[in-house]
Amino acid sequence: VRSGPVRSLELLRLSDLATGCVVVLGLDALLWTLAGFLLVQSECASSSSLLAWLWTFRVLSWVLLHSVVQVVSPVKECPALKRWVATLCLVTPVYESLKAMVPLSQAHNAAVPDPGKVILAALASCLACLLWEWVFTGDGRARGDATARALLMRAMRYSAPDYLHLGAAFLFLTLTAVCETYMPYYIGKVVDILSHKYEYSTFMWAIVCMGLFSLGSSLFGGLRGGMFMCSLCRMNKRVRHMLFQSLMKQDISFFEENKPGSLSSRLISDTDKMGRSVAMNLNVLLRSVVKTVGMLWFMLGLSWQLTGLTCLEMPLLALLQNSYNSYSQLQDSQAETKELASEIIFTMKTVRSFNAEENEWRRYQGSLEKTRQIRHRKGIYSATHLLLRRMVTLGLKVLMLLQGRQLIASNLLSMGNLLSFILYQKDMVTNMRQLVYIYGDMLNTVTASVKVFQLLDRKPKMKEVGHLAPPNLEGKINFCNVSFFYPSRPDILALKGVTFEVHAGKMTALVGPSGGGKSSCVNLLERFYEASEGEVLLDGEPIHQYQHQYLHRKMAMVSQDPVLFSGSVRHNIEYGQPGCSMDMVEDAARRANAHNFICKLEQGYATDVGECGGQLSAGEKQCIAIARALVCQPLILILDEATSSMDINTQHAVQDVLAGKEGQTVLVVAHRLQTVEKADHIIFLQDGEVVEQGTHQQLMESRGQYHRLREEPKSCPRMSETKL
Ligand SMILES: Nc1ncnc2c1ncn2[C@@H]1O[C@H](COP(=O)(O)OP(=O)(O)OP(=O)(O)O)[C@@H](O)[C@H]1O
Repeated sequence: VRSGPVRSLELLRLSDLATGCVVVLGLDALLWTLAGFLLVQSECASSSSLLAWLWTFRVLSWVLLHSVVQVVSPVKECPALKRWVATLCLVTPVYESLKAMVPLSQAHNAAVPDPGKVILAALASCLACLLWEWVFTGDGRARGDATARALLMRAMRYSAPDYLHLGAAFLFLTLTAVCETYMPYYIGKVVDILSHKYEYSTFMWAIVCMGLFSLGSSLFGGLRGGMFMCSLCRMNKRVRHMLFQSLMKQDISFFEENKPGSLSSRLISDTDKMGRSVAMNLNVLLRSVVKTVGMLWFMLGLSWQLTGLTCLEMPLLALLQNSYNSYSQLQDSQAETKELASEIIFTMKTVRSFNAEENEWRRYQGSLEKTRQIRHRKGIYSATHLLLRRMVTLGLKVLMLLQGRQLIASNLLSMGNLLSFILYQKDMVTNMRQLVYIYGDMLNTVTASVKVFQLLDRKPKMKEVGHLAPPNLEGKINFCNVSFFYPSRPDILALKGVTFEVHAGKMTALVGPSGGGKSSCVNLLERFYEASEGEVLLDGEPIHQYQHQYLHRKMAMVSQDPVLFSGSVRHNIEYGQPGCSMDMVEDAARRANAHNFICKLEQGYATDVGECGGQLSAGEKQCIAIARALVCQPLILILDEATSSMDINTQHAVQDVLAGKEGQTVLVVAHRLQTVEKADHIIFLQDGEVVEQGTHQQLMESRGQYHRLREEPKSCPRMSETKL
C-alpha cells in the first residue's frame, strides 16, 4: 500500500508528464503543418530524395523538440519523455524507409505523408513507449511489477552459460518466424494469380515458394523447440545444484523455521517453474515478437488503415489480461494442502494413537475447500475474460471487413491482398494474445523464482568459519560466561552466563532436569547455533575460528534419537569416513556392541536399514550411530543420551568401551545419574545455569541438587521417571 505523500508525488509527476506530452504533440503538429505549407506535395522528385528530405526534417524536429523538452517542459530530467520524443520523430522516416524496401509496396511519392499516417505514427510511438516503460523500466507500473521484472531479468541471467544453445535456438526461431510470415503473402499472391491473369510459371513459382517456406518453418520450428528444451534442462540442473549448495550452508535455525516439505518444493517445483518462465516462455515470447514485427511489416505494406485497426486490439487485450490474475494465490493454497497432507502422513503413528484421524481428515478437507474456492473464482474470472476478449476481437473484425470493402472499391487493395491481410491479422491477433498472456505468465511464474532467489541469497547467520587446524589438539573445552537463546524463541534464555570446563582426555557429564540446558551446550559445541554472549573455547581458541572440516573430524556426536540414512548398515557406519576399510567398520561396530546383531541380519553389513533406519529398533539404531562416531576416531566424543534406548547390559558394555579410550575427551549428557558415576567431572545444569559441579563423591557429600536428585528423584517434577 503506497502512502499518501508518495501517491500525490506520483500523481504530480504524471500530470507533469502529460503536460510535457501535450506541449510536444502540439509543437510537432505545428511542424508538420509548416512542412506541408513549405513543401507542397512534390510528385516529380525521386523517392530517394524525398526520403532524404523526410529524414532531415524529422532529425531537425527531434533536435528542436528535445531542446524544448529540456527548456520548457516541467519534467526536465525525464528520460521516458526524451525516449518518446526520439521515437515520435523517427518512426515516420523509419517506416517510410522500410516500406520502400518491401517489394509489394508503392514507392513513397509525397514529401509529407498524409495526416492519417502522421496521427498513426504519433499513436504508435505513444503505444511503443508505454509498452517499453511498462516492460523494461520501473516507471510504468507499480513497484511490485518492477521487482518481478528485475527477478525475471535475473532468472534470464542464470541462462547465460547456455548462450550457445540459446543463440542457436534464437536463430532457428527467427528462421521459423520468417518462413511463417511469408506464407500468407504467397497465399494471397496465388489467389490474385487465379482471379486475374493466370500464368503457369508465376503460379508454379508461388506454389514452390509456399512449399519451401512451409518445409522451412516445420524444420526450423523443431530445431528451435529442441534447443530451448536443452537449455531448460541445463538451467534446471544448474539452479538446483546451486540451491542445494546454498541449503547445505544454512544454519540449523533455518531448518527449524522452514518445513522440509516447503524446502523440497522450492528445490523441485519452483526451480522447474523458474526454468520454464525463462526458457519456455522466452521461446514463445521471442517467437511472437519476431513474428509480430515481420507481420506488421507486411501488413503496413498492404494497408496502414487496416493495420491501425488490428493494432487497436493489443492495448484492449492487455487491459483485460491485467485484471485477470489470481494464479499465485492458487499456487500458495495448493502448496499448503500438499504440506498438510505430507505432515499428516509423516505423523500417522501419532495421529492413530490419539484417534485423531477424523480431525486430520477435517483439516485436510478445509484446505481442499479453500483451494476449490480459489479455483472457482478463477473459473468465473476466466469465463468473463474469455467473453470480453471474444467481443473485442469480433467487433474489430467487423470494422476491418467494412474498411477492407471500401479499400477494394476504391482500388487501393486487391482481393488477394485482403485475403493475405486477413490471414496475417488472424496470426497477428494470436501472437499479440500470446505476447500479453506470456508476459503475464512470466511475471506469475517469476514469483516462484522469488522463493528460489531468497534461498540462493540467504547468508547463514553463523559467524564466518575460521582457518585454525592445529596438528596437535588436546581437547580442552571451556564455556566462558555463555548466554544463549534459540532464534525461534528470542525472549527465553536457554543458557544464562554458563561457565565450566571439560578437561582434556577426561570424561565429563552434564546432568540435570529436563529443559536445564544440557543439549543447548552440546548444540553450541557442535556449532549448530551461535552463543549470544560469552564464548566457547577449544584449547583456548574460540571454536568458530577452527576450520569446519577439521572441527568435525576431531569431534563426533551421538544424539538420543540418531538419524540413519536409507542404505546399507555399512554405508551408515562409514558415513563420516567414506571409503574406510571393512575392518575399521567391523571394529567400530564391535566396540559399539553392534557387530553381533548386524551379523544376524539377513545380509549382514549389506542389509538395508530402510528409510531413516525404520527397519531397526531404537536401541540398534543407537548402536550403529555410536559405531558411526567411533569409526571417525574422534578426539572429542559427545554422547547426548546416546545409550538411552539400549538394554541395561548393552548400555554397560558400551559405556565401558566409551569411557576407556586413553586421551579421548568424552562429554556425556545423561538423565540416569547412575550412568555418570564414573565420570571424572559432573556439571549440574538447571534452568540454564550451572548449579553445582565436581566429582560424584564431592557432589554427594555437598548434599545439593545432585544428591537430592540421586536419592529422591521423584521430588524433582521435571525429571521424567522413565529416564531415571
Ligand atoms: N530448538 C529449540 N527451539 C527453541 N527452544 C528450544 C529448542 N530446543 C530447546 N529449547 C528450549 O531451550 C531450553 C533448554 O533446552 P535443552 O534442550 O537444552 O534442555 P535439556 O537439559 O537438554 O533437556 P532434556 O534433558 O529434556 O533434553 C528449554 O527451555 C527448551 O524449551
